[in-house]
Amino acid sequence: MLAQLTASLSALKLPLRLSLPDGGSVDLGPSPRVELTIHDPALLQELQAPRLDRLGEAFVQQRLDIRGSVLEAVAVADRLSSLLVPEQDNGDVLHQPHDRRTDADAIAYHYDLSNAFYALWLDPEMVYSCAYFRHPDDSLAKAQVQKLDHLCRKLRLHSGERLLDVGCGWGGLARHAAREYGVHVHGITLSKQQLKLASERVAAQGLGDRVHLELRDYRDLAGKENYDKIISVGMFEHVGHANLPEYFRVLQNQLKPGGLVMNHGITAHHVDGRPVGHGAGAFIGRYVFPHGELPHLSMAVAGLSDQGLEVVDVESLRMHYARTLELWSNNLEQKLDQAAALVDERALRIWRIYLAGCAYGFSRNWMDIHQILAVKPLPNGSHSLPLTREDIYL
Ligand SMILES: C[S@@+](CC[C@H](N)C(=O)[O-])C[C@H]1O[C@@H](n2cnc3c(N)ncnc32)[C@H](O)[C@@H]1O
Repeated sequence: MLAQLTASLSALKLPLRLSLPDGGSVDLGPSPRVELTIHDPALLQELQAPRLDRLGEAFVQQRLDIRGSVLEAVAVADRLSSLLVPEQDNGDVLHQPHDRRTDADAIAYHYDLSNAFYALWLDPEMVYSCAYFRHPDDSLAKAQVQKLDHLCRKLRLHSGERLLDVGCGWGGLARHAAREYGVHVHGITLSKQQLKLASERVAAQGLGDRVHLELRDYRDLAGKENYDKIISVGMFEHVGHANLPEYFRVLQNQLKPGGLVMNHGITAHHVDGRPVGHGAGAFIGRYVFPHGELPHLSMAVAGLSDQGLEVVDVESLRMHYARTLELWSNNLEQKLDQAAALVDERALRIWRIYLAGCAYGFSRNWMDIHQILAVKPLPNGSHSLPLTREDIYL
């Protein structure tokens, strides 16, 4: 079987060396840049029809090791998979129920991993969402500040306004908006670890009178029309298809008439959400973001519109997210020893594959990311947005 397998794989001419359990190795192309060391002989069988989730899982389970760039390893694995496994139409996509308990557990699994670990590879403000590169060689830190400004400017924040930040993470946007735009921010997260560090940073920067962060589910926001502006960044991927109407209802209910809401989030490639990427999404669902679900852009636009919110601007930042993830992945790869002291081997392997895999996935258009700006028109149908977008770029 081995001879047959290596013969068929060699025909693919990939820059890949396979190191085999018997100590031998086989190059699948003239100058291999990536080496996969197979520890488990059973994996050889799977290599005949390699799916990315199975290969990723083998790496997590230490049945496989990677030498060389993880990003390049993902790219080579995808080439292998594309050549050997036809993309499957998995029929109906199953959507999971989302209740408060399930969501809180899913958020704790991902975000409570270790603040110090996230701080290793995120920017200094610990913004955990797509950055905005005005120039291709902008640093991550610069691009994240540019993203925060891009969002604040789209929201036309004015001093004294009340801003709700749904899914505030480590509070980067809340602090920036309060400091630079003079707004009062109410930020909510489900992650205890995020809240702890975010609150410490708010206090350290003397912003306690303008930034209030708390552990709260978006479904438990009380009252109505409390905010002039609402922002949700990288959060609606956790809501689940079944709860999207409720999520958009909460946003519209909390927004004052004439107010603006910005939804910045990852969106699915296909309208019907069927998988792309040879199992990559299954890996993310199993190991990285349990209960995460990507809606298509059209669902987000429909959900906002159904609530009477008028969509006024949509921008794709797909290539920005490919770059952001590449920089996150590079940062982590350069600090593996420090990371290993902060999280266990399994988590480190998961996060390595996830960051590199998502960088690759965005570059390949497996998913997109959209900033959607909507207004809640006044009762007479008007609003006070400028006629053009020029003010955003002044
Ligand atoms: C990818 S992080 C983005 C954090 C932040 N907006 C940023 O850009 O850095 C997603 C955030 O959504 C929050 N979140 C997810 N589900 C939530 C829910 N049901 N209610 C409130 N926050 C939630 C998480 O706790 C986390 O803070």
